[in-house]
Amino acid sequence: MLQPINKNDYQSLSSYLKSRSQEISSDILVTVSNILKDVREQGDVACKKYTKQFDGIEMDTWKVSEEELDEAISHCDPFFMESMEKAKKNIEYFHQAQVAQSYILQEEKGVYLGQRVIPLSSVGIYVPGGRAQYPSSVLMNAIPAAVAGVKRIVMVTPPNKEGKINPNIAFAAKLAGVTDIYKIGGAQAIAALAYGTETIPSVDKICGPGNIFVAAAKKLVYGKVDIDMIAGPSEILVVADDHANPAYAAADLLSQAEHDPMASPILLATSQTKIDEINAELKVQSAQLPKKEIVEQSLKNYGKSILCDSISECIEIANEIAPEHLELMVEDPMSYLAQVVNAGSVFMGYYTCESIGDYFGGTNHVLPTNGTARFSSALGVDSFVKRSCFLHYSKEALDAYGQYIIKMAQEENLDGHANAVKVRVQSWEKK
Ligand SMILES: NC(=O)c1ccc[n+]([C@@H]2O[C@H](COP(=O)([O-])OP(=O)(O)OC[C@H]3O[C@@H](n4cnc5c(N)ncnc54)[C@H](O)[C@@H]3O)[C@@H](O)[C@H]2O)c1
Ligand SMILES: N[C@H](CO)Cc1c[nH]c[nH+]1
Ligand SMILES: [Zn+2]
Repeated sequence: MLQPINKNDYQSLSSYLKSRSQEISSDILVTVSNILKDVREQGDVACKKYTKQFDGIEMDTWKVSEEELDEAISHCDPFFMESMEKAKKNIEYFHQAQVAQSYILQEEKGVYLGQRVIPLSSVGIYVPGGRAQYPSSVLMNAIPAAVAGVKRIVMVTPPNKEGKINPNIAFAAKLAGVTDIYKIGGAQAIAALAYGTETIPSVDKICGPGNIFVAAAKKLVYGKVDIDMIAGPSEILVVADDHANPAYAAADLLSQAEHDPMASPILLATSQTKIDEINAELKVQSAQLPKKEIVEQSLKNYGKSILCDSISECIEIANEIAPEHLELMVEDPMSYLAQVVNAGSVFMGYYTCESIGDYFGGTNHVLPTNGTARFSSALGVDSFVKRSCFLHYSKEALDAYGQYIIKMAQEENLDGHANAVKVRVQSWEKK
């Protein structure tokens, strides 16, 4: 059952949720710093040592060859492959609309200025190797990178016990346009991507979720390379009106609860009867799920319900919580969308379960968690480009505006700056 929270107490709820982010202990930071240092200094030798130590496997080479890739893919279920191909089309279609244009502004006196949008040269995608292996996440990371125009998309993933790659991950990588695959995991993989080794190339940005060692390594290499985010446990907030089907609402809350014992399923509704009906459904449906232990932990620790006076009030509270996923299970969801300002991704109406977005609809499932939707956005094409500005002044323009630049530089006591203008103007005046 979802623990009821008084609507006036939702602020304590939002700080409670924000505090779920993984605490990285100083012990882990020390362990990971040592791994990073070793890989930076010893390259492949250190990668080999740590793969033996943590994955229990002796690896001679990390790179997955074309033959190995095709062999792994030959084990995939054809209907899974067809589903992934259809999902790829939707994800590509959505992300193509995000492509930002370079621009140039042409002014008088030979002035022009503008901004170019340039893809990153190379990115690395970490794909976890434990029980939770998500080929859908390979699509969500690699497709926006490919749409942005990134030339080199490097994927790293831990080898399994036979030193092989998971077939579904292999297929997702090939489908999404990953250019290089290396079977290496943990902090050593992040170090290899950040610093490069004899066989693994360094990249400009590292994306993708992983365990606490991976998260700590990403934090520590940030600055040497860019990173996407440190993703927290999954969150879903369902706003249900009086017509919402309780079975649908419960199923959607459970769909995210099954990710993690720390996942947070939250329900906001305008009728106590609806909350009671959804709680009854949660009980029935959760008992039938294979991951019922995880689901029960998530419901017990983080499952909450709040009774509100109106849908607008539900949305006000949802904005305070800033959930990763927000479902508007209401009539005419479009009329409420503008009120939503803090949510990673919004799922509209009675039939749009969040799973559609996790796999197929086209929107990205790599989303801000722990309240960070207040200031950050889903992974997208923007995450894989940088912007570079340019400016041109003619002789005529410098003649006209140089005096202002000189004055501003002098007020900052930066005569060198002023001088760069003066030497030009004076040289013309002498002639
Ligand atoms: N947010 C998402 O979308 C999403 C998706 C999938 C997985 N996840 C998360 O990713 C994580 C996956 O974790 P995982 O462990 O299964 O796979 P992982 O690939 O993140 O980590 C496995 C690697 O950790 C290293 N390692 C293991 N024990 C170590 C130790 N004692 N010291 C140093 N390194 C060690 C090993 O080298 C191994 O290759 C989970 O926390 C899961 O919740 C999140
Ligand atoms: N809902 C997850 C992000 O919170 C992403 C995912 C992958 N597969 C299924 N779901
Ligand atoms: Zn999910």
